[in-house]
Amino acid sequence: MTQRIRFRFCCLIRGLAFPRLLLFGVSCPSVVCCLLLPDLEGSAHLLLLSRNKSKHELGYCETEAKLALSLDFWTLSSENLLAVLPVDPVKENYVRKVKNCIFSIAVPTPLKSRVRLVAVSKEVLEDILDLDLSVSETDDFIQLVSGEKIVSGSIPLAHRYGGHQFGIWAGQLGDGRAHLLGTYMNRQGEKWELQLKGSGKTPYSRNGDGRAVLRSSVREFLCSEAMHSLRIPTSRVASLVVSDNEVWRDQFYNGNIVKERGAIVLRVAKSWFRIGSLEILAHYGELDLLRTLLDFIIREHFPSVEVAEPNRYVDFFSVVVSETAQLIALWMSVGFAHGVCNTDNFSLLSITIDYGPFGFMEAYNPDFVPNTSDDEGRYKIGNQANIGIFNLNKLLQALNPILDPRQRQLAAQILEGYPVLYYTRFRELFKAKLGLLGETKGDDDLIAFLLHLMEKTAADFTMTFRQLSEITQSQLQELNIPQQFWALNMISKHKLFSAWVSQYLLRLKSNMNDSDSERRKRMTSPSSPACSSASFPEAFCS
Ligand SMILES: Nc1ncnc2c1ncn2[C@@H]1O[C@H](COP(=O)(O)OP(=O)(O)OP(=O)(O)O)[C@@H](O)[C@H]1O
Repeated sequence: MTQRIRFRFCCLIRGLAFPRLLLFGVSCPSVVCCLLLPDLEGSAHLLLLSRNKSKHELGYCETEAKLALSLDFWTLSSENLLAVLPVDPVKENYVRKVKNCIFSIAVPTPLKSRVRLVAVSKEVLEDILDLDLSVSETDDFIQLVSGEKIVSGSIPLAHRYGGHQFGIWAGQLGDGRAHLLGTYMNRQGEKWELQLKGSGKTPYSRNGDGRAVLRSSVREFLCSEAMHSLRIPTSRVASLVVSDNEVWRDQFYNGNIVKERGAIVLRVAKSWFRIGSLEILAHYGELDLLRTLLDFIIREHFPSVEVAEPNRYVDFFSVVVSETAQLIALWMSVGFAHGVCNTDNFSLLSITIDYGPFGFMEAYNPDFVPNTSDDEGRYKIGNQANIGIFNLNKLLQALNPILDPRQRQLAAQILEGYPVLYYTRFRELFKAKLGLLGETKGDDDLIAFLLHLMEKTAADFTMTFRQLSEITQSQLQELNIPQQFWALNMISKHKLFSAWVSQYLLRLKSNMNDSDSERRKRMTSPSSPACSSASFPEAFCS
């Protein structure tokens, strides 16, 4: 019998500072967070929310007022997607080139051997899916999240997309190990798309086995929940199950294939469409379908874009350019390197998706490459903003066939504005990390100077800013850095540190009516990117 214990995530997202996490007695290297603080209180959480108007159109939970206590009246809908977006007429599940559609119907291949729940996100269950945490202890739930149970209203789909991988057109990719179960509209009227990852082969599996292993699934679970808590737009993970199903992997890419255990995460996002979703349609000249998909995405997810407007695709592009710039600046503000910024991993909604070989930078190093197979460092952390332009340019190329010459020119000009958008947000975020208020001419220099010193001294990225929030101005003035501020001590070894401190103190003086405690409060408030230990969501591990 498994004894279930709920844990509260108490994570310091300091990259890989916590190298091991014990889950289920399983040792998982290289995770980004640690679990602490057992919380054995009851799980009675009620949400009193209004009944949803369009509950019959989309998935819904029939129980009034309370969170659902079982999956009996909890349904999904695939109808909103399938009513508009065409499906592959071939129904058999074999690997093939697929044309003229957005989805293929593909039923998950469930994990069968001793499936058990590893972790669930209480927040995702309760706040997004209207499910009481106790539901995760039911057999129905385990069956749902391991691909066994198809709830009413769900028609599992694999999405057809393409993409540029490492700068080169890779042709058809698609959901090779993911199944879109359907849309759930929660009681707050939000629509969320539920997807299993690791749930078996689809027509897009190419040479893959359709599976995911525990190690990478733990990373996806922890990092997406951590990113959400850092207030960075991201897909979320509801649950993680593991099994004794054997999955063979070359863990270190050295030809040594070892047996691992198959796992499945249940992920949720407002949408899973990517740049590659549009690229494949443009590449094969499926332009009517390109318009159909774009109109659908605009109607569903871009409220600021008027779908009847002739310039809507340019307006759409403008939003994606701006949001992508914001997202990458946010990544940089917490030292996050995605690792595989291919166009098929860049969401059209500019949320972080596909947690593969990501990493959090420890010592500040713009050349930090978390992906060991990225030999040339294409996706090094310092290159992410440039890759943003590359990917947006590929998006523009996909849109070009349906734009007139004037619109093309307009869209190209919008893309030219990307660096300014990016640097504006970057400056804003790093100013917040330094506790600066208002705007002065030298702010860029102050930030760049500090980053230069950090690079030269290999100072810890997160802790330098954290310790700057904790040290007083008079300690800085006297260059009296207490021993416990180890990151600042490292950086203080640089001969130009005192020059930077003088500039910083002068700049802090322009913060009217500010004090050390006010500055600290600001720099460590959950909305500040300096605050890497914002309160983390609750989850439990069994
Ligand atoms: N084990 C596998 N079996 C089948 N297809 C796979 C497997 N691993 C990756 N793929 C496919 O290879 C392509 C690129 O993989 P990538 O790692 O970027 O995606 P992913 O992590 O599987 O999915 P996502 O981007 O949705 O998180 C995708 O089309 C993906 O579905």
